[in-house]
Amino acid sequence: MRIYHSLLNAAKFRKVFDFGEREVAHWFPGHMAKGLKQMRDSLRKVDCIIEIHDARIPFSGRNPSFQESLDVRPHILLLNKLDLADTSKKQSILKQLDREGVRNVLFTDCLRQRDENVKRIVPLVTELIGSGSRFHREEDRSYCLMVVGVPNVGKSSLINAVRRTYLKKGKASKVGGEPGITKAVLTKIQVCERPIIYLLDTPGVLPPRIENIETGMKLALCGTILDHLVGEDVIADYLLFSLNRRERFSYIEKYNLEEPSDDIQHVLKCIAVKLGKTKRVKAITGVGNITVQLPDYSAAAYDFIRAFRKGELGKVMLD
Ligand SMILES: Nc1nc2c(ncn2[C@@H]2O[C@H](COP(=O)(O)OP(=O)(O)OP(=O)(O)O)[C@@H](O)[C@H]2O)c(=O)[nH]1
Repeated sequence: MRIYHSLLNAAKFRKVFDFGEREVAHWFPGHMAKGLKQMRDSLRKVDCIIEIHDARIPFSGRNPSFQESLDVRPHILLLNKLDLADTSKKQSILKQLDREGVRNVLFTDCLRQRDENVKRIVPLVTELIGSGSRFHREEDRSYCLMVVGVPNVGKSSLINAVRRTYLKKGKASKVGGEPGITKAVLTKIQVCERPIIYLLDTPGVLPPRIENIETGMKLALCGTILDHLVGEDVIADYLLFSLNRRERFSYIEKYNLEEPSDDIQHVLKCIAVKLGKTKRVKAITGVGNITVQLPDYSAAAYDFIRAFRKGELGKVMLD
């Protein structure tokens, strides 16, 4: 890996991101309020809540409603997509969460065939449920767990991973690359034989009030908000800002840049050239009409964001 001395000149990079006049209010689609209501209505049948969140943002963007209105049951927090997250400071993350009252935290990678932490879920759940009161469900030998989280964090993938681990069965829950795949009413899926455990898949629900624009942008970068609601151009710019701040410079070699840059237009141009993504545009000049090839900035922004989400730009911690 080349060392980029010039970039260590901190003055070269933005220290804060200019969000302009952006508003987060319209990023919360109406159907999410309905999803939350359905979850509250089903709580009677539930023994334990499994909340999944993105391991790249352990402290931001969790939906407070999950704690406020669903926290009458034992609660496990799974920080998923471990394969994409820089968790070198795992212990301090766990300590801070503990200070915030969040215990029972596991880091998972639901796409991995035999993820050790996915295996730990059932023993942990059994222990937590066994040590508390189950109220009117005391007679029922089977356990029902509700899987909650913001969109696209891997709720369906978790259900499939637990089924794979404990039942040796294939997919029961549809996985999608876009937020908002699970919109239907809560589906109950058996994931374990001994003890009999069912999981309730739920639609992803964003916080109704995203605390600030930066949190909104982190959620967008992790793919939990539909890209077009935020704008791919600004997501790409925030990505560049985040990579530079954390000195994650693999984009330089991947896209043949000379050196790091904080100028998104320049970076997108290099990406477009590298990927051969250009557009033919007619231009009217003094000597007549000509056709010129211009970089396709939208296609480049799309590729940049996808590369990040697939982990091709390295593991990061956005919080
Ligand atoms: N890299 C990585 N990707 C994952 C992991 N878990 C899930 N994904 C991917 O994340 C995307 C969303 O996964 P889903 O399981 O559909 O997420 P969801 O939370 O059910 O989504 P909604 O139904 O929109 O709320 C898919 O492209 C999955 O392949 C993981 O541990 N690591």
